[in-house]
Amino acid sequence: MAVASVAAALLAALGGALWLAARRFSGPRNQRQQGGGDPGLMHGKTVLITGANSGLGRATAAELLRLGARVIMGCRDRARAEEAAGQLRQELCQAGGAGPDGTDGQLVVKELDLASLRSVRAFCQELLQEEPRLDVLINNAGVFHCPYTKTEDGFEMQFGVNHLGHFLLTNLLLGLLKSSAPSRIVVVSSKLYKYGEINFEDLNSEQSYNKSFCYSRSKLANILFTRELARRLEGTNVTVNVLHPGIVRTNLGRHIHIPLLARPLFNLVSWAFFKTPLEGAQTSIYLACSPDVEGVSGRYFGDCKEEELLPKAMDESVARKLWDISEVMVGILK
Ligand SMILES: NC(=O)c1ccc[n+]([C@@H]2O[C@H](COP(=O)([O-])OP(=O)(O)OC[C@H]3O[C@@H](n4cnc5c(N)ncnc54)[C@H](OP(=O)(O)O)[C@@H]3O)[C@@H](O)[C@H]2O)c1
Repeated sequence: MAVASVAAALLAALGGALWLAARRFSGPRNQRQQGGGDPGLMHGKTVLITGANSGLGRATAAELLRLGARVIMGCRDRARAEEAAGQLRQELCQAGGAGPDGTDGQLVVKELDLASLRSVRAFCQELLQEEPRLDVLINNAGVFHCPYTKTEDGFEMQFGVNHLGHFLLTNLLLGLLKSSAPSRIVVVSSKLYKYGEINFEDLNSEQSYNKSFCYSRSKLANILFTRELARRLEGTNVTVNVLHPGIVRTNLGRHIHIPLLARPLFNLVSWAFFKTPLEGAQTSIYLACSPDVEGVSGRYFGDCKEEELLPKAMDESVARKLWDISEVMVGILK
């Protein structure tokens, strides 16, 4: 009896997933939504994307290249990044966006490990020497649900990469962004920020570590950082906005253990319900290049629309305190 009920429940779940999948894929799939635009829209603009070799970052890079931007991929693993860059160049050529050598210089790979402040500093030093302008910075890279590990500088990994690495990167590139203004900063957060709290007594999670909580906290930090930065950038013509991409089929869940037997069902559900990377990247692309958001700053977006934040993500005193503490943690001298 129990076996029959479980089998019936599984069949119902399977049927539901298939029905939804059929509905989902009967519509236009992977289509470019509001974030899309005419090839040439980003011509002459330089965009830096962190974590551009995979998932949302890769899809964002592909679309911005198609729109004519010069894209700098900031990636921690050169081999993985070069492989992705090779595919992106090929896709662009096949799409007619460039001749066989037309992507030379339009797509640049640079090593950037956000888990190492030394790497962030070296990356910025090189970029500032080589690049005369930076029109868009997309803080996209992220880690999720990893076991307790520390960055090279001794910070809890999720907070260290998702927040502190990008905090230092952005601060070191602000001068270039200001001199290239109007320019934009786009921060990729997550709806899971709702479950995070900023506990200033234990930012490094030495006392207790919970993978989900620490991810959520790092994503709440992304939002508080965005809002405080927007306040500091008033009048500079550099804007900064933050987004959640929805649930997207990427490599982000690599640390989550799914039992072997449950994998087919998980794959089916993710295929049916999760966004594709291109769909998930739409809001990043929109915030990077749409004229609709010219001059808009300090806002939170999902599906290319502004969304409301919980009060904890709008607390100015917490945002200022987090900024001050982050400056000390990454060693920025005032
Ligand atoms: N997928 C979702 O459902 C979802 C939902 C909400 C928010 N997000 C956010 O979306 C962003 C992109 O994630 P994704 O879903 O596209 O996942 P992904 O496919 O795993 O991409 C993450 C990227 O970040 C890079 N990265 C990780 N650690 C790094 C480090 N120390 N230094 C430099 N780069 C590093 C990864 O490089 P390697 O390839 O070398 O590991 C990869 O390129 C993340 O900020 C994530 O929190 C995703």
